[in-house]
Formats: sequence, C-alpha cells, structure tokens
Amino acid sequence: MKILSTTQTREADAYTIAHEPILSIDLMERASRTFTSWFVKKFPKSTFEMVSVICGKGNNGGDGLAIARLLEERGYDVAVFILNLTDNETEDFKTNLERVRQLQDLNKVVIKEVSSVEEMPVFGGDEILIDAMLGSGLNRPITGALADILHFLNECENTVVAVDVPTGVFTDMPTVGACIEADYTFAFEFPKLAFLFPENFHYVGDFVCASIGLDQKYIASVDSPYYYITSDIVKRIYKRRDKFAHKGVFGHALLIMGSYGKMGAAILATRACLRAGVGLVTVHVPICGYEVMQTAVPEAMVSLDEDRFIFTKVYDLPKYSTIAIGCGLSTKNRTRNALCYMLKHLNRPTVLDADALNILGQSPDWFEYIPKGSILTPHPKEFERMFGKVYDNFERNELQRRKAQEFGVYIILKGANTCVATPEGVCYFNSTGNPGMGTAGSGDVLTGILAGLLSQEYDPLEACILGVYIHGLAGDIAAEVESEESLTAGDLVNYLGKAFLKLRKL
Ligand SMILES: NC(=O)C1=CN([C@@H]2O[C@H](COP(=O)(O)OP(=O)(O)OC[C@H]3O[C@@H](n4cnc5c(N)ncnc54)[C@H](OP(=O)(O)O)[C@@H]3O)[C@@H](O)[C@H]2O)[C@H](O)CC1
Ligand SMILES: [K+]
Repeated sequence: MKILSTTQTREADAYTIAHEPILSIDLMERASRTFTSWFVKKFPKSTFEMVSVICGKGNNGGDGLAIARLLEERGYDVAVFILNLTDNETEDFKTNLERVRQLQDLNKVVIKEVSSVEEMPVFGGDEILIDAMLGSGLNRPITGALADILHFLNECENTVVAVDVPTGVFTDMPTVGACIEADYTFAFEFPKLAFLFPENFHYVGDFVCASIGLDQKYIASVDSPYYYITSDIVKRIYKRRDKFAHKGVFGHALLIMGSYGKMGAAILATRACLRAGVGLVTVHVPICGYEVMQTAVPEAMVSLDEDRFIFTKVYDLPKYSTIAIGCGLSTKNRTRNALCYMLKHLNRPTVLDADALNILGQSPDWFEYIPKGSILTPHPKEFERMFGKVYDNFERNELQRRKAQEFGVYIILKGANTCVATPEGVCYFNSTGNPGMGTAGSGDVLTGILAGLLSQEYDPLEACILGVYIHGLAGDIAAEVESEESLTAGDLVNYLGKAFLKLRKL
C-alpha cells in the first residue's frame, strides 16, 4: 500500500470528489461510516456506558459529528463536545452540525460547547472518547487553550480513539507541541508516515487504516517513496513450489557465522534458513563450532575455518548461490580482514548482519566494496555505528534512504515497522511483528530467512519484503501461543512453517 503525504492525500481527495464524482459532504459521510463500522466491532456497546466525541470545527470535527450521529443510530449513548476556540468552520462541519442538532432536538444526542479547559466535563470511567479535534489540517504546534484541553484529556483514564490523525501529530514531519495520547487511531485510506516511527507510538497507539474509496487509479499514479507492506504486496511476491521441484532448485546457501561463545547465532540463522525453504545450507564456523553445529542442525553441512575460535578464511565461494555473513562473528582483526577480502571478491548480492555491520562501521571505506544489491540488516544501534547519530526517526529514515542509494544496497532497519530502503530510495514499512520479537537472536533468524529466500531465486527486493513480513508473521503467530513475554528467537524459527501456511492462504 502506498503511503501518501498530507498534500497528496488532499489532492487524491479533490480528484475523487471531481471525478467519481461525489460531493465532499458525501465523502465525509463515507469516511465516517468506515470509521463507525470498525468502531462498533471493536467497541460493542455492551462494553461501556457512553461515547463522547470531541470535535474541532474543521473537517476532522465534521467527521466527528457524522460519527456521533451514526453511533447514535446504532444505539450508542452519545455526547458531543465542540471546541469553541475559533470562528472558522468548514462547510461540511456546519452541515453535520445541523444534522446532529436535529438529533439533539429529539433528545437523542447531547451537544455542549467548550471554550476552555475549565469547561471540560468529568468523564465517567466507562466512557470512551473519540478525538475529532484536529486531523491532517494541523499547520502549527498546538499551544494555549487547546494544549490545556489535551493535557486534561491525557490525564483522564478513558480509552481514546483518534479519527484519522491524533490531534497534534504532524503526519509528515517530527511532531512538536501538545498532542492527544490516543489508544487507537483509525486512519483514512493510508497510514501516515509519522505513525510508523516509534517516537509517535505514545500519541498514535495501535493504528488501523481502511479505504474510504479515494480514487485508486489516481493513487496509483502518484509518486511516493513510501509503502506499507500489506498482504497484497506479499501475495504477489510469494511463489508456490513446482510439483516436480527438488532440493537442487532451491539453492545452496553459505552462512558464515559464529565464534567462540556465540555459536547460538549461527544455529538460529541456519535453522531459519532451512525453514525458509533453502535446498542446501552450508555453515562456515570456527573449529570450536563443529560439534555443536552438527548436533544442533543435522540438516546443515559444516565448513570449518582454520581457526579454532573465529572466522578467518573461506574457500569455494562461487559454488554457493547465496552468502550471508555476520551473526555472532566477532570483530577481531583477522575476521575484519577476511570480511574485507570477501567483500572485494564477492560479485553477487550478499546478506550482511550484526558483526559484519559493526566491522563496516569501524571501516567506512569498505562500504564501496559491498556488492550492489546486497542486503544490510542493522538494528538502530548498528545503524548508528555505521552511519552516525540522528535526532529522530524522520532524520534516520532520510539517512537510511540516502545510504541505500549511495551504496546501491538494500538496508533493512529492524524494529517495530521494520523498514526496507532500496537502492532507488524507496521505503517499505513492515506491518507484521510485535514487541515480543525484541529478543536475543531475532535478527539472526531474519538473516537466515533472507539467505533462504535469495537462494530460492527471489530477487533481493522480493526477499526483503517477503522476509520481513514472514519473520513478523511467525512472531505474531508465536506470540498468540507463547505470549510476547515468553517469545524467543527459537520460537520464530519453529513458527515459520505456520507463517508460510498462512501466507499460502492469503
Ligand atoms: N481524504 C481524506 O482523508 C478525507 C479527510 N477528511 C477529514 O478531514 C480532515 C482534514 O480536515 P481539515 O479541515 O483540512 O483540517 P482539520 O480538521 O485537521 O483542522 C482544521 C483547522 O484547524 C486549524 N489548526 C491547524 N493547526 C492548529 C493548531 N495548532 N491549533 C489550533 N488550530 C489549528 C487550521 O485552521 P487555521 O485557520 O487556524 O489555520 C485547520 O484548517 C482529515 O484529517 C479527515 O479527518 C474528510 O472528512 C474525508 C476525506
Ligand atoms: K483527530
């Protein structure tokens, strides 16, 4: 799914209104119905006493009024609070206010105007609050009376659901000023870029998005460097196996991993590579890793280094279809030199993770040796070691895109909404995964999956998108059974099979 900026969304909005054609008030109604359909399933009316909708006077407030009316129609007890902080009202806000007033006249909805925090009501414990104060029209940081009201609301214990954008959050740049702290955000048509960055989680909560019927052809024609990885994209990438296929056609991966005390990383990556469907896997380990590897992963072949404890040299590189290097490798001098030699002599996309990235961070001149189309999989700390400190995630994302373009590589920045940046400067944000995956070895599993997919002739972009998605999906299935707290990297490997089964059914 493409992610549009606020300006582009407004253009898509205007295009839809002009070409569907649809009146703007009817588009607002459609958006509000989409919200309401989700809301009634998520918060059935038996689960709380009342809904209070807090509205600004722009179109976000207009949505809020339409939602209040639609919820009343569905049998909810609804109160509307209109923030009287400006005289500017949009036409669609006015029309919807008129419609709600008719309900008020029938004693079906309560409407109250609020001009300051002192006039805010005390909400009951069972009330749910809908934030329709400001949406994508935010054009300056929130201060003054509205900031006081937001602070007041944030102090309340009630569940808060934001319409389109949590009030105060800038969608395309870092947020400053007061913000509502929503528990849920329901975004129209696309998630906003800001929702994908951790610093905004506090404001956005869990987000969902759904189409409000904006013109799909127009959206397809708009240029955007940002995509959200949904099942649609993954479905197009995933290749079913040929009935007559055999292990010879699924490639032979070489994993260069592990050092004394860090063989677990190599084991996890090797198991993941096998579970991701590789035909054959050879794992190159120092002598100390021989027995543990043969015992822990009998399906893998082992190539032994000359050194007892670390990686120093590997032969026969051309015979492997894919190479991945780095998990648990160490950054000792001889390993560094061996990595440098390899990078210079490899001539095909390679997966680089963990200590391979730490070594690159220490020797920035070596970035130019990385084969084009390679995949680098840093977590934020490794990213910082390679490319330096940043102020926030918008800046980090810009840097990630720039470096991917500069070196002609794919950079997978791991975290919530893992982001794949391509050599063309496009970003794909993952939609699967959960906080339980922030556990030792989780990254090693991803590296193994990527090597397994590349071996099966997924191209690097396909491997990145499918890899991060299925890694997250395995995590989500595992968390359902094991809980986020107890989830281990080994579980991710064990649930990969179930994730593939789910993928087949998409
Ligand atoms: N395509 C869609 O996604 C649709 C979206 N809809 C909804 O429309 C809003 C956007 O509505 P808009 O009227 O453009 O803007 P807002 O309601 O968010 O804001 C209204 C005005 O608030 C003022 N403003 C801006 N920043 C501040 C601030 N810091 N403090 C106080 N007031 C502020 C500003 O007016 P000014 O004259 O004061 O500059 C805004 O114009 C979108 O989010 C959706 O909810 C449609 O309903 C359907 C299609
Ligand atoms: K809002």
